[in-house]
Amino acid sequence: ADRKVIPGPPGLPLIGNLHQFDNSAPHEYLWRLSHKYGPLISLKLGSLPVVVVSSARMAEEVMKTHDLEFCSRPPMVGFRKLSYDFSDIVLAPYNEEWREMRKIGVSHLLSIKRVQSFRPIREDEVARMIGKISREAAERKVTNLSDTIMTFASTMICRIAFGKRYDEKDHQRRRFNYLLREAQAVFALFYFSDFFPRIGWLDHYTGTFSRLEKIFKELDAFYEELIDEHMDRKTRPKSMEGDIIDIMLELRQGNSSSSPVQLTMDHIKAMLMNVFFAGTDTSAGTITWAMTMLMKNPNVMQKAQAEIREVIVGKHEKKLSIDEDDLEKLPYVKAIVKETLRLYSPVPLLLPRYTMENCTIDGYEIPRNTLVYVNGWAIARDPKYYENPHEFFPDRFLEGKNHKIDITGQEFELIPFGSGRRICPGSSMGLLTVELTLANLLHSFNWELPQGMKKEDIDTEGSTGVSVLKKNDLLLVAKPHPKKSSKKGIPGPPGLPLIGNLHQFDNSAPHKYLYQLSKKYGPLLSLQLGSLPVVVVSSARMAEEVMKTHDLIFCSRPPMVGQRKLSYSGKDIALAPYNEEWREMRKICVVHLLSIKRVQLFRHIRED
Ligand code: HEM
Repeated sequence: ADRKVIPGPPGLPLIGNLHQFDNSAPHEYLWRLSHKYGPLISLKLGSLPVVVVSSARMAEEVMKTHDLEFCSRPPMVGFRKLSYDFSDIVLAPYNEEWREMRKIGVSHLLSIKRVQSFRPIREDEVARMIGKISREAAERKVTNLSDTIMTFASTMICRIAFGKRYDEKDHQRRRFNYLLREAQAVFALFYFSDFFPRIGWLDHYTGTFSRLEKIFKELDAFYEELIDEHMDRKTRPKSMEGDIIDIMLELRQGNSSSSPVQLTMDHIKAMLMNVFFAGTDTSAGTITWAMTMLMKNPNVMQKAQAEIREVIVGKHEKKLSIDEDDLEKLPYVKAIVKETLRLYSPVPLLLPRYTMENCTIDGYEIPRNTLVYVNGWAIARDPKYYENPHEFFPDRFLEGKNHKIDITGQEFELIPFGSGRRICPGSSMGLLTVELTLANLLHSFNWELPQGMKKEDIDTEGSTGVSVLKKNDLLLVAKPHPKKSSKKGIPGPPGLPLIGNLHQFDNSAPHKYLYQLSKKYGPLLSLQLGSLPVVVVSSARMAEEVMKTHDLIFCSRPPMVGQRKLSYSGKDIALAPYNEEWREMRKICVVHLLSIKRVQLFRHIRED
């Protein structure tokens, strides 16, 4: 009888607080509300009751003490459609089917063993990304790091999920990107059915339902093609062995009639949807936020690079990249990732929970079928737990009062992966990806801002939607870091014994032939013409290296026999090697034969 009413802003009849709700950054809006109404707030969005949790203690009540009552998901129409009527893990309500799918996810798709089996894919994709940035750096191009990291993450997820590697220009890749973006937009649309079920029919007229239906059909066709290709075990490529579709198909075949849930194609498609949406933006977003904060905090960047370059590479002269075994030796890099997830979690409101029963926490009654947001973002900036909570200071996780805080969902002051029965099952895969990528970005390059930009100019505006990524692209200039063992073999086409590449050399238009080669091997490539080593330079930056920085080393001419003969044993300017005699001849030429005065003297000849 003494039940207290949960405080919250007063709303209007029928629409409740819907008109006040700030959708551009709801985590910040709800954080401000919590300053006024406390750590447990109630709202009404249309006819949907909503409770917002904004303190670690309340989060613990919801996700630990009363986890079972709070561990469902709200039955939103968009969720239902794209999850094949809740055949998935992320969006399905709490029931037996979900428990079965979650078990498959945890023990077959995201187990430690499975995550390890994808290690070569992660390391290969990181290496390719570093290679791509190196090429841009060689051409002194500005790197769009947001784009580069997103491409990396989605390429990796495609390989893990369905064993295909889409090139950047592949039309299937463009299709995949479009599907991902459009589905995300459709998830975030406003559906009357969710907030005003009685007038839900309006969704047929506003265009939202037809947009939902359209993307559903397109996604379905995409999944279907992929599954079909996997079904034909004779023709499918080897890269598909052990990917997510492969595992799911195997589990489906092994279904015994006694298992509580019979796996269908819908389950497989719903699982694919989860992996695409839960695995891409989260990891990519975290890496980009981390780089953003490091650019704004150069001292932190330097400290991290020192850790990587001295601790790891110092001991192994030959080490050109950081692999997953090295990560354990990089506590500062790990602290940076934690600090990034604290301030810029890619899912600041976690995923909505939904109550299955009436329940009471802290004397407040929360009715059945209430949507519950846990504002992880607000909790992680609570001055009660963190000194200078808005400051980016990774050291706080290495010493001082926060140093023991873990992100595995046990300590509620930092829950970027959630907690309880619904905790993120992909956290170890996500963390590995983020740490590996970040360590290699810091190891391989020194990072600078584009000309004219100061670190204060980098903004931290977030995108709108379920996942909050950096809205404006992060544009940086990469400077290759000279590695200790920098004597890399110069890339080039393989040749034959004795003749080398002589037989391949196209003498009719060598500049075009070498240009083609440079597209494959980069701006510095090596050839062997018989026993003569040849290096070809095809970028302005490399040209500057050769003709300016190292001009003195590179300024001789090759001693070819024909040239020697016709130049009277190198007594000329054009063909002579670099030596004192040549310098004298060159001086005569510059001062006496081709000086401005002399060129003027020949003017009447030219005009005549
Ligand atoms: C930095 C990377 C990631 C972050 C920050 C993150 C965060 C989260 C959060 C906050 C939740 C909701 C937890 C809750 O409701 O209590 C979640 C759920 C989930 N995540 Fe992640 N995640 C990440 C990466 C991944 C990856 C790589 C995968 C798999 C490919 C994944 C798969 C899932 C799934 C399947 C769920 C739904 C769990 C359920 O409802 O039972 N996540 N994630």
